[in-house]
Amino acid sequence: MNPDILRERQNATFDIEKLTNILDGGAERTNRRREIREVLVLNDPDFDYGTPTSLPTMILKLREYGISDPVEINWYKSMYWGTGREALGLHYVMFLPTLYTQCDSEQFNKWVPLIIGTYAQTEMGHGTHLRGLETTATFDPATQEFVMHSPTVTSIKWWPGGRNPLFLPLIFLSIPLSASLFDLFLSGFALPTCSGIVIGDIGPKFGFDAVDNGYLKLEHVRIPRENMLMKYAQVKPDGSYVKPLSSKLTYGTMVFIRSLIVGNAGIVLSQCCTIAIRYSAVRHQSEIRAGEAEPQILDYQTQQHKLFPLLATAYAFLFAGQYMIDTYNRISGDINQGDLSEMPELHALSAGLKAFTTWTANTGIEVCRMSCGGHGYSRSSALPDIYVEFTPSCTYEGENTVMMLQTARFLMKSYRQVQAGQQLSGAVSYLNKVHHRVMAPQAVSSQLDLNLNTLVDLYEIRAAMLVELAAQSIQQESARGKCQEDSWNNSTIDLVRASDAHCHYMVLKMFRDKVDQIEDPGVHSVMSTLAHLYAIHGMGNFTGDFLQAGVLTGAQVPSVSKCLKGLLAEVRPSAVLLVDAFDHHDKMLNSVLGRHDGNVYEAMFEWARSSPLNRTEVHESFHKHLKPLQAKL
Ligand SMILES: CCCCCCCC/C=C\CCCCCCCCCCC/C=C/C(=O)SCCNC(=O)CCNC(=O)[C@H](O)C(C)(C)COP(=O)(O)OP(=O)(O)OC[C@H]1O[C@@H](n2cnc3c(N)ncnc32)[C@H](O)[C@@H]1OP(=O)(O)O
Ligand SMILES: Cc1cc2nc3c(=O)[nH]c(=O)nc-3n(C[C@H](O)[C@H](O)[C@H](O)COP(=O)(O)OP(=O)(O)OC[C@H]3O[C@@H](n4cnc5c(N)ncnc54)[C@H](O)[C@@H]3O)c2cc1C
Repeated sequence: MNPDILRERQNATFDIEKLTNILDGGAERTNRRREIREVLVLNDPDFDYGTPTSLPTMILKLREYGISDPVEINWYKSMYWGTGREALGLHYVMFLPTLYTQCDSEQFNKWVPLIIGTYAQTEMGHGTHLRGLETTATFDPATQEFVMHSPTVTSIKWWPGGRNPLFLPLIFLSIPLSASLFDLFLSGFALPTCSGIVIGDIGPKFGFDAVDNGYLKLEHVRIPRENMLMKYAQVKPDGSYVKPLSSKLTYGTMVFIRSLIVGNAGIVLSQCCTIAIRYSAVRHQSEIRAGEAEPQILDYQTQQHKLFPLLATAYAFLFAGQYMIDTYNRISGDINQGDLSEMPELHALSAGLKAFTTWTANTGIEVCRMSCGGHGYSRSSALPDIYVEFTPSCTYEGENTVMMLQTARFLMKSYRQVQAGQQLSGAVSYLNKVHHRVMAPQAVSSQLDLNLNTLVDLYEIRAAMLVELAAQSIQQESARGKCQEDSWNNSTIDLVRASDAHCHYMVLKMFRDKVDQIEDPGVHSVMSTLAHLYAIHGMGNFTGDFLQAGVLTGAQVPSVSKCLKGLLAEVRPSAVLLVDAFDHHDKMLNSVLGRHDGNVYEAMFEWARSSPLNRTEVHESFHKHLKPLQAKL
């Protein structure tokens, strides 16, 4: 083991295993995750790590081991495929969940055990604006069939992932059967028997290469009436239409995935922090004091400023992910019982946190990569591949700006309810105080009150202020004679800023609540330090907001930076131990820089030597192209 890494792991001030248990949701979950990883994957003789041929093996293994819990499916898949996506990802996270949530019982029993499929909603002309989808579904009572058709080039289904060219069970959305309603259809197209179907691949992408994203053009293709997923809405044999309780129930799978993406952003950021911080502990470069040995780059304050706030953010997002999926499970359970009362709040929370966490993690991955210098640009680090695989999460499952505006819609509605004298509950209850809060500057003292509860309050006031400013912008636009839609559009910068601040407050609040639950003194102490770092770092980034909200004075601004520097120094001794607690296996990280043993240089040389370009002393291209050319010169 590298001596630097060894030294970093001495004198731990907290129990790493206990922190790993907290991240997993308990010791039992840690044990089960490791059992799946060590026994069911790594020690399985059939396991040929991540090669394409192993996809069928993975499916059969999941069935053989009886792994059906969504999170356990993800544990198994993550170990099997490492940090990359794989061809069946969409089947597990979109196709199956849609069948689980949108099929009636007869359809569920008929289809769920049997098929692998994709989710074809987006069209070439519309991904965001679902009410603009053009694919038609026309019911023919004479044959009890729907006629599916792509009337325009822009209606061609575009992007469905995992578009298996041989057999194409897919779920797709078509234009409304009645006022703004969408319906899901499951259509098992076996190509040789179905004319009128044109499918293909949409071509090379920025990444996401393990997933074959395709296109689908339908020319008056007929499918049985029974293929419409009928849990919430039905078309009867006589063609009559039974409306769902809410037209938004059809959007349920997207809400599910957005809820998963929040925790996934934390996982991906934790992977990158593991790589960058372990590497920074073994990389020596330049000098701090002339004549002395080159220091670990982790001892440079700028390196700590790059990485430690991201480390705190990774923990924050992992805890936010736990809260999000718990909230999703609770509210979706109520929805299943017919209680839709919290569906708007679930939508607003999942949409906003999905955008907030993916935007932040996306930037953070690049910071981690660049903090590793040239070796961060090498594929051996895994960081370029992680970035390329993660960055579309800012676009898919709801483009982030649009998602933030959906949250803003909920915030504006809530603000208006407060103005009308209503008492709010839930995540927006802080708006009840928006008119009564004394926004006067805090105590004149130039010292910041570092109590975590106080910091949460400051973020709450900042969010409330920005919600009010956005609402006032809309009111001012209306007062200038703009229609409601133009008043909204002319305020969307403020609206996104308000949603971002709302999500930032929510994430810090979740972090604080999680820290409050931690009983072990050592773990509580180090997590409290990270939560403070997360809050203070945000105050440094958005100082203007806190000044404008009157919760920070000009005299206190220098202490924000001073406090930040102190917290960076406080985290330094525990940095490697804090990434060890994420418990990412070397095989899954697949990173020379992030190895648990820190033996980076030896592994990097071996990695380079294994390149196909190094199979021969002289590359065949010399003999094939250069040597003949030299002979002519
Ligand atoms: C069960 C077994 C399964 C195993 C599962 C394994 C799980 C493994 C665990 C972890 C894995 C983690 C992996 C995570 C990463 C996954 C990556 C997967 C790859 C994904 C590949 C990409 C796929 C896609 O992109 S699919 C297509 C996605 N497309 C979209 O998201 C479209 C975005 N657009 C929209 O959603 C809508 O158009 C809209 C919301 C923007 C606007 O809708 P619209 O009808 O126009 O509504 P609007 O007029 O704006 O508002 C009217 C009112 O409706 C309310 N509302 C809107 N949406 C919702 C909703 N969803 N719910 C509730 N209410 C909603 C809105 O607020 C308005 O209300 P108001 O009161 O009038 O204000
Ligand atoms: C890797 C990847 C995999 C995908 N897999 C699938 C899949 O399996 N199945 C599937 O159905 N789809 C899939 N998609 C498609 C994805 O869901 C859409 O790309 C996404 O919903 C965004 O829609 P769009 O592409 O139409 O972008 P647009 O909505 O056209 O966005 C373009 C710009 O317009 C802006 N904009 C749009 N509307 C508004 C508004 N109301 N207010 C302000 N700004 C706005 C956006 O902010 C953005 O800046 C995938 C996409 C990617 C990248």
